[in-house]
Amino acid sequence: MLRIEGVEKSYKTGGLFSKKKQNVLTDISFECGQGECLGIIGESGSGKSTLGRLIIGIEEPDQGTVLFEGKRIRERNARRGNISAVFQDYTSSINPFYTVEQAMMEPLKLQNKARKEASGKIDLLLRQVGLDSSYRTKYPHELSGGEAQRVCIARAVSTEPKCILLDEAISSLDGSVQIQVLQLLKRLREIYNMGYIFITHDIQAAAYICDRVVFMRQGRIEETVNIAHLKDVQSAYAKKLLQMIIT
Ligand SMILES: Nc1ncnc2c1ncn2[C@@H]1O[C@H](COP(=O)(O)OP(=O)(O)OP(=O)(O)O)[C@@H](O)[C@H]1O
Repeated sequence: MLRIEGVEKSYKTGGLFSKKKQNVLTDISFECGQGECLGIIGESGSGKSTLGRLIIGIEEPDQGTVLFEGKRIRERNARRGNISAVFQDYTSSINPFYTVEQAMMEPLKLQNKARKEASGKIDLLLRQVGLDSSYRTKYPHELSGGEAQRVCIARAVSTEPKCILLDEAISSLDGSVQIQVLQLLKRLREIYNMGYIFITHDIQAAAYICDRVVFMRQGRIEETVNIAHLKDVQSAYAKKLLQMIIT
């Protein structure tokens, strides 16, 4: 479904006229199959979010390609309706002047759904994320963090994409709410048969939801492992991250 080939990315550092560059991603290649949940794990600054932005096509790699079902993800028709995203900061993900209904209507309108059909779908999606239809008229500031993130997830699912990028999507939530949202994501994946790219620094959350994980360190892939073999990781870096949860 998703193929990343030889991706490199650097950013300018040191001001407008500086020629200095910082390499953020180096020689990144991997695939994510249809319906697979692939975790991307690494310490802060290892390039996870940069890779996420390249995967959803909002930034372009300096070198290499990001292909979604064989098409370059930067082409609008490759990504429209096929890939959506949920970010850590749910407070700024929803327009503060929009009700939940208006926020959820946006992607459905882009798919040219008739109003009545879209309205029925919003009720169904809210139910599927554990919220009732009374939430339709609420504004973001009237929602708890967990509720707001559920709305963001419902909106991401609404176009029935083949893949959702979740970038630290549970990191800002309280422990017990994190577990509820992880359970919700698992359930939705079964209903809609979607793939997830699950970016996190939380190896426990990744172990709960992912089929495979990619360990990233300083912009490079250190190791990729099936979740069933997580305890058999080879690299010192992956062992160190695992050790942190064991202790
Ligand atoms: N738009 C940008 N311009 C310049 N430098 C950037 C930009 N985006 C990211 N970087 C740099 O790239 C490096 C990787 O950042 P990135 O946010 O991808 O890491 P991360 O693994 O997601 O970190 P965290 O877990 O803290 O979010 C950092 O050193 C960051 O300062």
